[in-house]
Amino acid sequence: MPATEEQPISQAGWDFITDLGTLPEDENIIIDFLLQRLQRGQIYTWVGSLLLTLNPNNEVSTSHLYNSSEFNKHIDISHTTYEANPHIFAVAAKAHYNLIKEHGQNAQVIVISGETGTGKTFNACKCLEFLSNINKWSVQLSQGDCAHNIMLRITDACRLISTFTTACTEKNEISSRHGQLVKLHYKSGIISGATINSFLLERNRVTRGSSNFQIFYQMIFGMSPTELEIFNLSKDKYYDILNVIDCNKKKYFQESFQDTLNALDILDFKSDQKKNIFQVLALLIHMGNIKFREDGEICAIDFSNNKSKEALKSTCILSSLTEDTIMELLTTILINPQSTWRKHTSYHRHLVSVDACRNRLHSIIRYMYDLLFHWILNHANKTLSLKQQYSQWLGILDIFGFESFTKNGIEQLCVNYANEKMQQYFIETCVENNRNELQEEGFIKICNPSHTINLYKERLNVIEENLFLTLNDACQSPVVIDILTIIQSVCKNLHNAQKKFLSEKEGNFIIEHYSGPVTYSIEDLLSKNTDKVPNEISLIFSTSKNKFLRSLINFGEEQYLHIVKGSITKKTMLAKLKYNMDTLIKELRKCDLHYVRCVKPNRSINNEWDRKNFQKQLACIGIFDALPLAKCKYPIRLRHQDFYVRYSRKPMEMIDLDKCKLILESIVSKKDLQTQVHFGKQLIFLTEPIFLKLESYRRNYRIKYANKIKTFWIKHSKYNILHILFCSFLKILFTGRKIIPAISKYLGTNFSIQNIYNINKDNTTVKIMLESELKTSNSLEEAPVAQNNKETSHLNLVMENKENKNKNINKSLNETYSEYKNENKNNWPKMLNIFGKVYVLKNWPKIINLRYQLSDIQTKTYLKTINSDYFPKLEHGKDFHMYNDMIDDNCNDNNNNLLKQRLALHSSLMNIDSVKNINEKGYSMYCEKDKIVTIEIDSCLLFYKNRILSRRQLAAIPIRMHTRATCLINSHILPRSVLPQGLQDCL
Ligand SMILES: Nc1ncnc2c1ncn2[C@@H]1O[C@H](COP(=O)(O)OP(=O)(O)OP(=O)(O)O)[C@@H](O)[C@H]1O
Repeated sequence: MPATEEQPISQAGWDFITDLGTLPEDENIIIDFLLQRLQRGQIYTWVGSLLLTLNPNNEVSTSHLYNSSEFNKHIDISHTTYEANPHIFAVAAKAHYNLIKEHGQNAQVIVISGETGTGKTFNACKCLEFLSNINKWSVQLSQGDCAHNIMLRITDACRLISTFTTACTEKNEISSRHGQLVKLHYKSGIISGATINSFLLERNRVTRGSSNFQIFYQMIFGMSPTELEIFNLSKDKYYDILNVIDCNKKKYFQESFQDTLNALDILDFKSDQKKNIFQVLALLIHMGNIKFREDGEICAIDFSNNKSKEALKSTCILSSLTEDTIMELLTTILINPQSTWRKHTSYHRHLVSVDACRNRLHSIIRYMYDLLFHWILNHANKTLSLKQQYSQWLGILDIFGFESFTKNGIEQLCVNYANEKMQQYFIETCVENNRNELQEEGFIKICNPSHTINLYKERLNVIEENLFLTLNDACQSPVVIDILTIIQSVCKNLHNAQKKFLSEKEGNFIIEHYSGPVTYSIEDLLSKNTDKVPNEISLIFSTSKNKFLRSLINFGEEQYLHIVKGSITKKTMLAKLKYNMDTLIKELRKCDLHYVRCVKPNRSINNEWDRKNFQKQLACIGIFDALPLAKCKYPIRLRHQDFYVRYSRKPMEMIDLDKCKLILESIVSKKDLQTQVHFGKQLIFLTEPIFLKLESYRRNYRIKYANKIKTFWIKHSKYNILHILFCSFLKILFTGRKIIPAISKYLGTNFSIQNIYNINKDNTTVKIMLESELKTSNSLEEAPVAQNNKETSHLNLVMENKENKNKNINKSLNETYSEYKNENKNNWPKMLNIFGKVYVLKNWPKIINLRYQLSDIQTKTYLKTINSDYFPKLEHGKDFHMYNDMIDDNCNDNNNNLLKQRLALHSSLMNIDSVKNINEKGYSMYCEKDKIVTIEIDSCLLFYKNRILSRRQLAAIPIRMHTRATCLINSHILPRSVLPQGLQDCL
């Protein structure tokens, strides 16, 4: 290694360095450092927050890197002793942590990129494995099986999809020939399903005559001769689309075929569906063997060739179509000047060249394969997503790598364009925006605007606006155009500054990509770009007796081809590619991205490391661009306001930097504050350990208050039972009924007084107090609403723990009743109303009388959610009847006046826009749009949404602990002083 005087770090010291940002910005030093790490088996290195991975290329063993002890190191990154060593697990753990803790966006995506064969798919699988394990770890035992099942399905779906999309190429034996975004759906912090998006499948590979997709070889080697015979296939025959089969891989294909069959089973493919899939694959294999010959002025299927004759026969059997129909489909074009459906105006024109017929055959094969793949993907996605709602997702994006072979066609152009687009996005968002942010915050010196991003933009502009547009126009042209002339004219019309990106040489064109020049052949460029699928396919296959083929064609028309039918009708392969990439980038803009860049150091012929190639790979994936930014040691950045909202205990107020500093000072030591925190103009910069410390503080704080709320709830639930007892008792006093039947009626037939005392283990008694008493009573400390309540009437009900339950209850109730009875003689219903008003309606909204007209379903949902634990037999319309009687039947109030009064109070409380359409007649309403139940309870307005019951104001922010089934629903009755920040905001 070229050691220099100025080199600040000795090689020995390198052992402890895990981030390239710590090294001097010298490309040679960086290469040496990385190669030494590789030889020590350290294939992962940080470049700031970006992970650089080296493909070990069989130089070192890496199995120890993915064992359970390594998994355990990353399982809980919130742990204060956690050290983020560079590892693919660390990236997955961070994305998972951000998602679960709602730090950042609701969608986190791990973007894995690099050249072909550098290890993208390998690392994507490791991410999935890690997330699967962490999921298993985090679910409760009861849910464990279910969580395990879904992960098993996701892994199997990925395996199944990979057999249809991977093929052997010059550089990688199992190269992915499509881009894949696996979206793991999270619900309450647990994976509840997934969807897999596939884009840009290299469907030309099916008819290239080179190595085909794995599924074909798995089928030939994996099926027994008898099974193959069902599809007229044989291991010993030669099939054009499969080219020469590499028999050395026989065992590998046999084993992976079993995995594929298992995956199909796990994903709920029925046996006839599995048979249909293989039948279509066999059909494509046979179709590939059909040959053509010129016959006078027209072209026809070559019957003199036995292979071709046999292939046609098998095609007819497998597709359930006649020979004539197949011949018509392959050798003629349906000319229809008016409409496809008006048969009398259409006629068939014979194709005149063998090439034209072959192209037509190949486009049908490619189309059918594409359809089959998307049908399988669609089925798998249906099984994986289980129609569950989800609000968060974590994605793993594995996009096929940059390619440059000796001969490159439109397939490589597509792959390289996709990489070019992703790279531009990376440079724009990760490098440039980052740099600007750091400059604005005075972190790094303001330098001249970087030209890198402009170079990327300019190059993409040339590719999209000049090359692609011209090629697309040429494909639509009715006259035959010479492709070379087109390319030459495109190159000629470029501005001087653009000429370096696209040039023509010896009948080929060269694009100067971000990772170097690639020469593309113009052979078949237009025909492949047109990729015209004959319109007649649908017409002809819809007459087939094979039900699956018919449904496959329908599927294509209904779902998969909707884009083609829509705004980009008749568009070409390149147009569709651009559309797909634009859509993907648009989606990524809404997500937080975690970048993983893969490289593969190779050895040259003399067994030395190929440093030049390695340096080129590092440059191409933007490592050298990201290096200066990696020197900023604060990966976490929060806007002042966001910081305050997340970590402050107090409600929102005017926020300034000093308030944030105060929070930090109360949690972080002075030394850490100086070395690990930087206060910028708009942002607060934190190191990862400090961020995790803050998070851990926040979590403990929330847990503490969640527990307080739970304790409070448990206590008061008992109080509630006593209230029922109290109401029943009053009713009995005035109606002369016996207590037990009344309570039984109220709570359901199996409920006895014994149950009440069983629940009431703390010997809670009920007492009625005057307001004056109430103010001085210590026992009310835990019933804060009563204290704070402005509308509290002169009576209130409180709870006390006393030794002797039975007598006390009766005594206190009797005493109070007689006291009031004497005073109010004939006016007891009013008094009762006051009791009810104060106690039931203010503090315990769960007891709602029928005047609050919830519809059947709303009431049931409401009751079910709120009361099911306590009133298992409660039914709408029946159980509240008694209370309704007490107010309605006996109340002397003028109902209209009462109504008016209530509405007046009600409107004074109406400050929520989304609940404007309150039902004037009733006292509750359901807002369909926002899914909110509004309940007017006397002068109090309650909102019920997402299992949160809140008062006066809607729950403004989602609070995790508040939405869990085990959490308190009625936490609006806690005093503000003991509520955590989130709940304060909510109530
Ligand atoms: N960390 C690693 N440990 C062991 N083997 C690895 C590692 N990374 C990659 N490989 C091996 O390198 C080979 C190529 O990897 P992979 O197929 O993941 O590349 P890729 O970048 O996805 O290529 P393509 O873009 O062509 O799909 C595989 O055989 C894989 O097993």
